[in-house]
Amino acid sequence: MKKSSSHINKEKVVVAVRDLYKSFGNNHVLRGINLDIREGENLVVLGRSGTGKSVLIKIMAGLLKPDRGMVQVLGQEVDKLSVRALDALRLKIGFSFQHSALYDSMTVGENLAFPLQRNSKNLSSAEVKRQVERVLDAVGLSQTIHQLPAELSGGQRKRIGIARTLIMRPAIMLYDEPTAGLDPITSMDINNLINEVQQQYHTSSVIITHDLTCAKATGDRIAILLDGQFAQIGLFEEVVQNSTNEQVKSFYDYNFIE
Ligand SMILES: Nc1ncnc2c1ncn2[C@@H]1O[C@H](COP(=O)(O)OP(=O)(O)OP(=O)(O)O)[C@@H](O)[C@H]1O
Repeated sequence: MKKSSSHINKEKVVVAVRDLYKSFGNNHVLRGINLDIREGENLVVLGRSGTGKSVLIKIMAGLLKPDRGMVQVLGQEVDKLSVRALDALRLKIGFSFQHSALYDSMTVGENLAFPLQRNSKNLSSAEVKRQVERVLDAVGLSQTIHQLPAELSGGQRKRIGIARTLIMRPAIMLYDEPTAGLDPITSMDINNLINEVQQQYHTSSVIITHDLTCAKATGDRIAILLDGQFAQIGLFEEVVQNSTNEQVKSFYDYNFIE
């Protein structure tokens, strides 16, 4: 089903990237990246392994420093922020990393309460409980509140990881390969969850994936990262199904499209 784009505010840019460069020694990973993420949109980044997709979102979150160029997140230039201002900005950015582990010895409820208690010290325990229940309901796993992570399936752990991020009510979500390692049905559940998060929490998101089904289901726009630059950015139909860009077309020769 085609996604509605009514939730996107095209006038407002929440992440602006300009002429961004990043190398590691002789490995010139990002070579002039330009990108705008609009308020409320899900932007999918596709590209082969090692092209710098994770590096790009780490720079957005201030976890890596760029060599050159500008990254502005929610109106602030990430690179120029003090440690304290960067910490404050990071609270508005939710990461769902591929291997973001839950604490094994804590129950699901305790795992979810943890970031809230650490970052919002004035909350009463009743309020923490209420927010934990709300976010668990949002990811459809209310029944797991007293379970340990080891008792959950891979897909459920992924959902709880997303819930733990959502509990801080981020404005921006960064998903690094959200469906990696999941079977097709569980992947579809995660794709639906990403779209529900967008609708219910009004987040703007960057979704890094190799999974074209995920890209099609979640992406309002798709950006193709090739040789350190975005070769094309547009609708799935424009950049995946009907691209006229030879570089982009050769990228899909290696992929299977549903
Ligand atoms: N901290 C680092 N130090 C040195 N090299 C790094 C560092 N982080 C990333 N790289 C290199 O940058 C390149 C891009 O890595 P990145 O993880 O962004 O790729 P990716 O596109 O996300 O790949 P994948 O799809 O496999 O996850 C790789 O060659 C990687 O080895």
